[in-house]
Amino acid sequence: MAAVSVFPSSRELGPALARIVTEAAAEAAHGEGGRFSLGLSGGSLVELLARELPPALSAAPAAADPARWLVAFCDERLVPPEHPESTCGAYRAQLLPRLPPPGPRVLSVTPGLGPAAAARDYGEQLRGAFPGQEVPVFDLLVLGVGPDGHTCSLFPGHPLLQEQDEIVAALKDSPKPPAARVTLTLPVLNAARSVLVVAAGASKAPVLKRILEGKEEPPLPAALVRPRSGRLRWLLDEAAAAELSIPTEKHSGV
Ligand SMILES: O=C1O[C@H](COP(=O)(O)O)[C@@H](O)[C@H](O)[C@H]1O
Repeated sequence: MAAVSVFPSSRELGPALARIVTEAAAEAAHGEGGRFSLGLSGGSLVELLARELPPALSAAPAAADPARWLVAFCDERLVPPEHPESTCGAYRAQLLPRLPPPGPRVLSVTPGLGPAAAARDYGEQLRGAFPGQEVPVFDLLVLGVGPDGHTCSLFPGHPLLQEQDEIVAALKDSPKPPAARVTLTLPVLNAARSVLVVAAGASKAPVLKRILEGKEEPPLPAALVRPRSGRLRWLLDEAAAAELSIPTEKHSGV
């Protein structure tokens, strides 16, 4: 069963998330190659990470230096980078300038391509960044979850949930706008060394009960995230966790 940590609000959840990221970065720095590969989702996570990661880094050991990081995005909406819905654009505006220079190496979806070409190109970038790995093994993926149970751009009932061959897939029919997107596939999510799923707010409470306690068939997309490493942790605020009856780890603060 996944570990579920519950914080009073995102004021306490945010620093805990940032601390987990910096600790994972420092740990990876001692591993082979010294690189920390981090996959980031978009949506509400951008603001949370932009607020919490820079101060956490200033208190972190030198080994957590973002210059050692490879950052990629777990999904992307196919809009121009300056569009408010662009995940990469949001991170470039809100988080990346606040990291100590020179900052991480960032892989992003090439703007201006159609969905299939964008997915192919992004898949090639990832393969180049993870040489010798059939499926890229990220040190850490930070995922969000929507009120419908989607994670990345993997939506309930969508055929992409069956994708086993591609590491990045395209969709033109996302039920949540914008419709055209690319997303990491489940084989990549489940190959990661460690996965965090972050959810805050009362709008997520009903779906979290379904994901974490329901035995739904077919499972919702976020319930299909089961990394083979076994290192899966959910970080929730109390509002999001309000309907859960499984045991959770309660945190009062940082
Ligand atoms: O559309 C998306 O939604 C999910 C969840 O977003 P949130 O704002 O409810 O946290 C996000 O993780 C994903 O990256 C994004 O493209």
